[in-house]
Amino acid sequence: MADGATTARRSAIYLLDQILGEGRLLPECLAAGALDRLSPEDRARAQRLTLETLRGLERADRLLGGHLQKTPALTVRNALRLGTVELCQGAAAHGVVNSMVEIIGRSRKHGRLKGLVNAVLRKVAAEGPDAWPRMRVPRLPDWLRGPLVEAWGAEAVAGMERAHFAGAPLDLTLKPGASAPGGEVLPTGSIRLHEAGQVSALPGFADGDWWVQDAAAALPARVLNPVPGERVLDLCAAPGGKTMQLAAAGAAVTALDISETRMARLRDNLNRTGLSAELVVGDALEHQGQYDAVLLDAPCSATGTIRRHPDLPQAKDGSEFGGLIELQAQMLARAWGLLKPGGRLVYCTCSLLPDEGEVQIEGVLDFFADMSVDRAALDLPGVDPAWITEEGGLRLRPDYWPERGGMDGFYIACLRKAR
Ligand SMILES: C[S@@+](CC[C@H](N)C(=O)[O-])C[C@H]1O[C@@H](n2cnc3c(N)ncnc32)[C@H](O)[C@@H]1O
Repeated sequence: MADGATTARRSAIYLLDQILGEGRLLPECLAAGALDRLSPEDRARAQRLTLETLRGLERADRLLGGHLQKTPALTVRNALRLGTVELCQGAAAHGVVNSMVEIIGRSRKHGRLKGLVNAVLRKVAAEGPDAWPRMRVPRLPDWLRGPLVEAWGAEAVAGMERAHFAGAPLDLTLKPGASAPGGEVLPTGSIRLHEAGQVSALPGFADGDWWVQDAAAALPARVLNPVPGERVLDLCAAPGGKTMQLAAAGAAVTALDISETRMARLRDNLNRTGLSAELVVGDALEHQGQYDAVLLDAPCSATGTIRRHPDLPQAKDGSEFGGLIELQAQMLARAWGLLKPGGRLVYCTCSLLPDEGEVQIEGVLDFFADMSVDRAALDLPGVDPAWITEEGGLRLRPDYWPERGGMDGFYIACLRKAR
């Protein structure tokens, strides 16, 4: 029987095949049960190996290119990539090489290539670990790099790529009055843990004292700044990070999302934290009502979350983004109709593309005569005035706070409706 490390590696190769071959995102593969048969330790290990291989893919391919005369089938290539990343990050050579030879050797389709895997990984083990730290920081694929360089410049994008390669620490949002399980208090109030381990084992998890939420993702609800008792609609709510912030501030929250399964996670999160909200499973474009404030965290490219989701730029090619941009514009218009006179709408996306942020707000301001941007709402602790954009939104990027470990890319704007 295979040991735990080999089981985790075999699963990581399967996940890499799905992401790089089928264009599926890691969360989709996990939701479809890809790792369900593994022990919790092997599951965590398989996910970690997959993420690290994706982060180091460009370097692994460069190293392997020198040892391969022709490109082998994707599964063999992914075994070599995974082995290369592990070897270059200091794993014991005999364990990695034997494991990869066993995995490929047992494959009916690729078994004859186990000699190649053995020979190539032995060469990588000899020279890879020295070469690795001298190689350039892996770049985003051209389909995403091009538009980002156009929007933010080459230097900023290089900073983003450094942040993507480094990965993300674990950020927590605390329930008011609760204490943190250690960590660093960030200028915006979130708690950052650099070595977190298993989240559910951290002090305060079971008591619902906090929830996991990137520091950037915690800002939209702070910008909305609800007053206790206000009726607030969280229009794309699941899994509920922002719903919990709004409810913890005392707002009467209606949380709406189209996805039943994601809403089940929101319900679990509310139960764990002892917070409450009215839950609606439905389409934001069809919802009726009148609210004091609306938070619209619209579905988007999620290009701001690549530090934690390095699968995204590898699995996608940008071809779906046009439909999302159109949906965001429709949702913005719909959200405006759900707002009482004098009310405020906070629009946000975890995207690095101006088309999903700055450009949406410029467009909607031209359309509604009773709409204005509330710049004062962005005047929050820890928010650098340099992050505020021309049209009055807040642009957050992974290359910000490099000494602290970065933040997710986000765009946030607060819109006021005339009385
Ligand atoms: C960025 S996520 C929301 C994250 C959430 N606000 C949080 O803080 O945890 C976007 C959400 O929009 C939902 N969604 C997509 N299309 C929708 C629609 N037409 N109506 C309502 N929700 C929708 C998705 O199911 C997804 O949960």
